[in-house]
Amino acid sequence: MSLLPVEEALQRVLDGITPLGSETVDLIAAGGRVLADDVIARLTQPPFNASAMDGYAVRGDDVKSAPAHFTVIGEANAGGPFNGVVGPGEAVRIFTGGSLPEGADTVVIQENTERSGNALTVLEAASRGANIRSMGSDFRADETLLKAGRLIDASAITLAAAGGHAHLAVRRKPRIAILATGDELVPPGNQPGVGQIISSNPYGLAALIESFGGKAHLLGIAADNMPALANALADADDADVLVTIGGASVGDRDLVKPALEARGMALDFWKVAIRPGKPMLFGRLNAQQRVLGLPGNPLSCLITARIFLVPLLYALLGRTDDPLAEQTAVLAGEIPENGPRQHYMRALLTPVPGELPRAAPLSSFDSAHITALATANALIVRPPCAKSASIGEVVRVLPIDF
Ligand SMILES: Nc1nc2c(c(=O)[nH]1)N[C@H]1C(S)=C(S)[C@@H](COP(=O)(O)OP(=O)(O)OC[C@H]3O[C@@H](n4cnc5c(N)ncnc54)[C@H](O)[C@@H]3O)O[C@H]1N2
Ligand code: MOO
Repeated sequence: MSLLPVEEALQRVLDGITPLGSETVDLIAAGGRVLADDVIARLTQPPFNASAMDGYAVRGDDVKSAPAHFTVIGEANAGGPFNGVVGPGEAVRIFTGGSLPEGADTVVIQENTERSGNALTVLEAASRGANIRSMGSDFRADETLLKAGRLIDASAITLAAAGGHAHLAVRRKPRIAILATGDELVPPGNQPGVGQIISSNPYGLAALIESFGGKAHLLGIAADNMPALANALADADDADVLVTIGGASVGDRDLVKPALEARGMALDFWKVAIRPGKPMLFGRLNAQQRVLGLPGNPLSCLITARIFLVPLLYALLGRTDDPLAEQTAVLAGEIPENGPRQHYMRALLTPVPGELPRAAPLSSFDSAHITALATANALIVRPPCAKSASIGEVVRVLPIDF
């Protein structure tokens, strides 16, 4: 059976996807979520011509040359405007953020003045309009401040709040159910018996899912038999995506595919030209739910999740940016020729000022070895059947932050 190329497999996973519905949350809860609607300014910022400095509001004509003499007629601070009019030879004490009084069009900074009682001397000439933030210079009411599909970060929250919004429409978090399968598995915190190992994958996967905006729901561990699998799969009905771990290969106890098919999954593909991760499968249950069957080896599991599940999460969230894009780097170690599967090799990426970063491949290729993944910060992407590559060659890399 020929293996499906990674790019085609990914296209099939994302085919026909539409973003999930939205919900309204307050600004505190909006951080890290994805904006579902454009944010339109309800207010103008600054709402009035405001002073950018502590100093004196005057008429520009009066400070064309220095020294110039004034009478201080009042004070304007942030939140406390001066209600009179500034005439020729008059100045109003003003503080940063204060509203510029009528008649004034210039602010001279305090450091360039001398004051004695109400008598003020401006020691340096200033140009008209100096030190003023004009009304609406940041944004005006009805302007689009933020576009739907962006990640809501600290600056987006600040802007939305300043624009008059206390709540934002965000995409519902994709619900991802995770089922570990295998007679040999015990949950973390237990002492494994003979032949047993710790079920580590669901926890790493959950962290990955949550860090990319999803909601992980652990379904526990199902034993390698059809009734146990059927029972566990029944708990995944409300998930947007069901992820199974393990049991995806060709062994006698690799029952995940038949168990999913018995539940009504329409298989889209099984086995991809990817290393690690070849035995992964993809299908749909009840038309709505996407199913990713990931391999049990920890590396295979996390890397296939990064390649297939993370873009799926992004599509469900309607994210429009592409922080996941591949980059290029200069190879800092030899790599052998590649086999027929696209190989994602763990590597250490080091920035080099003004040049492409350096990618040093890590030595372990074993898809069950977790330590190398914890050290790596990138994957070198080796296309199927690529020739051996030497130090200095430019290669494709995928930065990873997990
Ligand atoms: N004859 C063949 N054998 C295998 C092939 C093949 O093509 N022909 N493919 C190999 C590849 S590639 C991979 S990857 C593995 C994947 O196998 P499965 O998805 O069926 O995974 P399991 O056999 O269930 O487990 C593999 C390995 O991972 C451990 N595991 C499973 N679940 C977890 C978990 N939740 N946490 C931590 N570790 C887990 C499991 O104990 C096994 O050691 O198949 C090859 N075989
Ligand atoms: O591709 Mo498997 O994922 O080699 O270990």
